Amino acid sequence: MLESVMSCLDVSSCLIGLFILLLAMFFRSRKPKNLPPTPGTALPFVGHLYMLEKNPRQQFKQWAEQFGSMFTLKMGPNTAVFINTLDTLKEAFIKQGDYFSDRPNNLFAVKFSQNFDKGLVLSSGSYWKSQRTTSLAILRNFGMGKNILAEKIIEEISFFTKELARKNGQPSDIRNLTNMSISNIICSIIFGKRFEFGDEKFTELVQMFNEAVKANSADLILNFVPILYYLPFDFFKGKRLLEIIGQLRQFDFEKIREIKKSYDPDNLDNYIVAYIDEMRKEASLDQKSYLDEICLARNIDNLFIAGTETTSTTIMWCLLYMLHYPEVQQRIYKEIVEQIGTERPPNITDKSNLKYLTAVIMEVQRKASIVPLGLPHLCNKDTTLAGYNIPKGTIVMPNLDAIHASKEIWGDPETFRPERFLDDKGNVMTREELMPFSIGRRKCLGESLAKMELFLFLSSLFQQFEFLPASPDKVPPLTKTWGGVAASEPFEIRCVERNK
Ligand code: HEM
Repeated sequence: MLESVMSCLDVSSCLIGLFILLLAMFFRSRKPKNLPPTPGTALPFVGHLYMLEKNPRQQFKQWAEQFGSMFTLKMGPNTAVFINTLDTLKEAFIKQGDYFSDRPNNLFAVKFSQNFDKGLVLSSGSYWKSQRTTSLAILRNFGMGKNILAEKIIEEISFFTKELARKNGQPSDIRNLTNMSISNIICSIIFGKRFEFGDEKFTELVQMFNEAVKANSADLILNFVPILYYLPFDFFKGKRLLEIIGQLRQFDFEKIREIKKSYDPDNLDNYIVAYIDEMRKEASLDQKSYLDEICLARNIDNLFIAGTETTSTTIMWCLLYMLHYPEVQQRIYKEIVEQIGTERPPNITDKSNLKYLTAVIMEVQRKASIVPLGLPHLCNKDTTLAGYNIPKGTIVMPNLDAIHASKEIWGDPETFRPERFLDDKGNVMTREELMPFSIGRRKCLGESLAKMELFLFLSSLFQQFEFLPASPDKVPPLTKTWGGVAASEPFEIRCVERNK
């Protein structure tokens, strides 16, 4: 009996195997010619997804070394090309910017949630251009990259450092607090006010954004195999993601309604009223406008999501690196004492004098490479890149991580060495190969805000505190988690006030 079952199983396994092989051959024969190389055979339905490790970061770097400028992966039904070198990335995102500046429109959340592709981050074409130009103009008016905003950031830092001081040097995980403080900067811009750290509504909002970032990360399997959404329960977290999107949308519309009531064209002191003002101006021009309240709501989410987790994760990485390199932390403090002293908080004009700190931040951004694959772009026209064909509809991933870890570029990429960003006179050297904000038309909209936040937060933190591991003989590891934004593992830290 057992034998006959076994032989039946053998026959059926052979048939299934044969079927998969035939399908694989069929799909192979349909593969467009002269695509960048692939690391193995793509199976029907899943493509190369079966090859990916749970945290594929190392794999992506290894394939970059193996294949050079580009490699291709079939992600479910989508063809994705990964760009691994600076030259090819410049050719795509800058020289051929017309063809490589759209976003894919078949991501899970875009397909399953109405208007999800209307905001800054996921829109394409005229919609996107309009959101980007308007938002940049508003943020610049509020002083992005200028002193007015720096004052707001410095004020926020004073609340943040007071909270840190209250921990009395005891071990604590300060990730959430850091996240809330950075969120508060975005709150000041979008709503024109900050929230108290204990505010219930604010805590809930920040948690929702964090959850949305995690749930919608780059490796969300539903992006590639959306049919899995229909399985019972919520194994792939798609239902929860749509629920959060709904809650955020409700929150955004409530805020828009509330702020609209106090609209005063002579006092445009937050992003929402400034956008509404722009919307009204465009409406009066009798021409097609891409500004509307749906886009505004999406932009609010986008600015929160893109602008909070990224900056606070970078700050956390910097603190973690300092636990590993106390001599670097000491040198930063010495520079601060020499250039600013300890009596006044650092301001943005101090940046040109805190050269070593600036180099440390750059080295942390290179090593941590917190957005390892940037955001996905879409190729909107058949074209060629570095000698390969790139068909219209291909997803294009900038493998920023591979560039940041390239031996050819950095010589000793594994070593944490801030000096690589200083010349022999100690001046900061910007290097185009460092691109945590990506490049081209879709490069990070908040780059100058983020740089300002990183400098002001970190210089103030190192001026006021010494950061020590929770236990001297156990420094938390530099392990990188996988996701759209790659954080460290959670860790505790002691923030010891220097001049108590
Ligand atoms: C250290 C902090 C940050 C890092 C490392 C970072 C990195 C990035 C990267 C890699 C992209 C994708 C670019 C591309 O598609 O090629 C991006 C896009 C974006 N970032 Fe940032 N970002 C940071 C902070 C911020 C802040 C503070 C804001 C808020 C103002 C922001 C807003 C955006 C927006 C709106 C986009 C989408 C731009 C578009 O699609 O046109 N980011 N960011």
